[in-house]
Amino acid sequence: MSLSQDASGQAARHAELCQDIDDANYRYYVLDDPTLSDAEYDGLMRELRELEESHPELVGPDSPTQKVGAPITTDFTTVEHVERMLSLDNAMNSDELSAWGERVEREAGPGSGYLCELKIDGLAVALLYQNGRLVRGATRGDGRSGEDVTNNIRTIAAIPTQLTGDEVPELLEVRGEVYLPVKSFEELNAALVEGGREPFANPRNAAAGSLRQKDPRITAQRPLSMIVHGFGAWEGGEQPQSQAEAYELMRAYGLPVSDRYRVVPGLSEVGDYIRFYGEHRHDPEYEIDGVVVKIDQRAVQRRLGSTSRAPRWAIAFKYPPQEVNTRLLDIKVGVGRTGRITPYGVMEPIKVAGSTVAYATLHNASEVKRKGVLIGDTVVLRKAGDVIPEIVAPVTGLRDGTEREFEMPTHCPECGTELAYQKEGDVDIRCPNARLCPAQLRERLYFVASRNALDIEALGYVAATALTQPLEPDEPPVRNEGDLFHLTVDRLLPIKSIVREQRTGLPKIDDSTGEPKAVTFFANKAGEPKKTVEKLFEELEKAKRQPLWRVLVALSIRHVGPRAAQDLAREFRSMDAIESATEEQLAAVDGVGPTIAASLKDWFAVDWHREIVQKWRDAGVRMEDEGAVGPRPLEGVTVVVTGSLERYSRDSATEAVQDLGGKVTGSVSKKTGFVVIGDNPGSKYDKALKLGVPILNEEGFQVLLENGPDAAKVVTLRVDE
Ligand SMILES: NC(=O)c1ccc[n+]([C@@H]2O[C@H](COP(=O)([O-])OP(=O)(O)OC[C@H]3O[C@@H](n4cnc5c(N)ncnc54)[C@H](O)[C@@H]3O)[C@@H](O)[C@H]2O)c1
Ligand SMILES: [Zn+2]
Repeated sequence: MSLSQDASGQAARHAELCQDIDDANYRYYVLDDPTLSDAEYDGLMRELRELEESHPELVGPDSPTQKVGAPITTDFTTVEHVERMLSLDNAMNSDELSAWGERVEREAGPGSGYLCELKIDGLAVALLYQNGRLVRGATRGDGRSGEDVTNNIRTIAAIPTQLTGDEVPELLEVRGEVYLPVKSFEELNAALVEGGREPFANPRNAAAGSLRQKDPRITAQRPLSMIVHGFGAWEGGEQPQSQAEAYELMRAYGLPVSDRYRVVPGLSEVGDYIRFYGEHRHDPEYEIDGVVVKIDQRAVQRRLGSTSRAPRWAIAFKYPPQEVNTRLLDIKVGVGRTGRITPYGVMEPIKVAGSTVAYATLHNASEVKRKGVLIGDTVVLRKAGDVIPEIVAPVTGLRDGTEREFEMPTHCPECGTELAYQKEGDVDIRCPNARLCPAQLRERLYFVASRNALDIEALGYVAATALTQPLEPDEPPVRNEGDLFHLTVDRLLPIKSIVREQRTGLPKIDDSTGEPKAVTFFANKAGEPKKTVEKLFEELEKAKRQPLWRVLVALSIRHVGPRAAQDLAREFRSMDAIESATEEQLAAVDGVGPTIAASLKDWFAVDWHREIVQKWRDAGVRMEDEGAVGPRPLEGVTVVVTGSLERYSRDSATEAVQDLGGKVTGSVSKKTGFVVIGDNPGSKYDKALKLGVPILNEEGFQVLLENGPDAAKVVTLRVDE
C-alpha cells in the first residue's frame, strides 16, 4: 500500500469514527436512548484518540475528542453557563492513574492532597443560586450552554430552592449529578412496560430521560435525587480554599453533599479508596462507574488549568464495565428441585466482568413481562462480580420488528409432563412429575448434598447428574434420593455421564467434537475407582450423623428450610414424632405455622416419600436428636425478653428456653409467664408492670433455666409501687 493510500484510509476511518461517535452522542445525550453500550462507545473513543495521536493532522475542532457532550438540539430553552462545564479525562487502570499523578505532582509539587469521590452514573446539572435563591437549573449540554430545566429541577426534593445560612454567596453555580436510585429504576421500568411504553436501558438514561421531560409533573413523579460534585462561579461569601472546604460550605448551605468523599495525602491512599469501592460498588443507592480523583487545593487546581474538554487537575478512574450489550437469542426454561419452572435467557456469548456469559436468569414469567424483553432483542446484560448475570433492559432503539414475545411452555422440557400450578394463587408454574422427572431428581439429589442440607462435598452437580441419569448403564444407580446411602463401589464404576451446566441444566458442549461432553466420572482409565469415590463414601458416612434438622431439609419438603427444620427438630426431636404429629401440633410450633404444617402433612402422605425416609433409616441415617426424652421443665411457659442481656444474645436466650420446652414470644400479655429484662428494657417492661407479669433480671433468668418456673417465681423483681 502506498503512503498516500494509507493516509486516505486513515482519514476515512477518522471520519467514520467521528460520525459514529456523533450519532452515539446524539442518541445518548439528546434522545436518552443509546444503542451502544458504554464499553462499545469507549472503545470507539479510544480508537479515535489513538488515531489522532499518530496522525495529529486529523484533529479538528469538531472532533469528539475536543468537545464536551453533544450540541443541543432540543425543545428546551438554551442557557449559557456562567463558567464552562467540562468533562473528565479517564484512567482505565492504575498505570494511567499513576502517570496522571506523577504529571500533576511534577507540575504542581507534591503534597497538595487528593480528594477522592465516587463517579456517579447520572447526568450533570448546573444550579444557579442568586443570594441563596435557586433561579435556574440547566443540563451540561455542550459545556458552554445547556438546556433550561429549572421547573423540572424544582421537583427534586434533595435540591433546596433556598440556601440556608446568613453568609451565602451572592452568586453560586453548583454542579452535581442528578441520578435515579437503582431500585427506583427497576420500578420505573416495570411501570413503563406495564403502561405499554418503552423501558430505559439503564439508571443513567432513566435519570436523564426523567429530568428532560417537557412536563415537570412527570419529572415530579420520578424519585430523582442529586449529589454535589463541584461548582463554577462563586462570588461573595466565604471563599473556599479547597474542594473539600467548598463541599463543607455547600453542605452547610443545605445542599446534598456526599459522606463518601475523602481527602488523602498520596496516590497510594487513592489506590486504597479505589480498591475499596471496587469491592463495594453496589453499596450506594446509585450506580457508580468509577472514582473521581481531584487535586484538593484550589490554588493548585488553578495552576494546572484545563484543556478544551477537561480539567487537568482531575481524573476519572473507571471501573471495568459490568454492562454489555448482546443479543437475547432465546428464552428457555429450567426445572428446579421442587418442579418450579424458571425462564432464563440464552445469550449470544459475550465477555463481561472477566468471564464469558451465555445464559442469564429471568426468575419467572412475570419478570420477563416486567422487563419488557423480547426474544431477538439486543439487551443490556449485567454481571456484577460473582452474581448471576442478569438482563437489565432491552435496547429498544435496535428493534426491527422480527422480535417476538416469550411464551411460557405448557410441558416440562425434560419429562414432557403438562405443567400446572400446584395450588390456586401460586406465582410459579411447576412440573408435577416430582417422582420421575429427571430434572427434579437431579436437582433434589444435588440439593441433598448442599451446605444447608447434608453437606456432602464430593457430591456436586456432575456427580448428581451421573448418579441419576447416566448414559451408561441403563439403570441409574440412584432412582431417587432414597438410594443414595445404599450405593456400592461396583455400581459407580461403570457410570458414563454427560456434563450439565448447573445454572440451566443444559448439557455442556465439548468444543472439540461439538457433541455434549461425556465423562466417566467415578472410574479412571484403568477402570479403577478415582479418589473421589473414597471421598464420597467417607462423606456419606459423615452425612449419616448429621443432626435431624439437616436430614429434614435434605428431604426437599416445600417451605421447610433450615429455620423451620430447626424449630421442628427442637420441638419434636425425632422424625417419627414429626411424622405422627397432627397438623395442629405442627402448626403450633413457634416458627412453623399452618403453611409449613400442611406441607409436611402432604409430604408424608405420599408413599414414595415415606420410602425415602425408610431407606435412609435402614442405611443408618440419624433420625433423632439427643435429648429426645429429656425433661421439659418449661413446657407451657411463655417468656418475653426485653433489653440486652450480658451472657445471652436474643437468639441464644430463645434457644435456651426452647430447649427446655418453653416458648419465647415478642409481646407481653396476661398469659406471659415471665418477662426477662436486661439493660435498657423497652415498653415491654412497662407493659409487664401494668399487667403484673413476673419480671426477672438476668440472674433470675438463670434460675428459671436451671431450677424451673417455681424457683424463678421466688426471685422475681419486686417493684416498689
Ligand atoms: N453508550 C453511548 O452511546 C454513549 C454515548 C455518549 C457517552 N457515553 C458515556 O458517557 C461517557 C462520556 O460522557 P461524559 O463526557 O459525561 O464523561 P464522563 O461521564 O466520563 O465524565 C464526566 C462526567 O462525570 C460526571 N460525574 C459523576 N460524578 C462526578 C464527580 N464526583 N465529579 C465530577 N464529575 C462527576 C459528571 O456528569 C461529568 O460531567 C462515555 O465514557 C460513555 O461511558 C455513552
Ligand atoms: Zn418434568
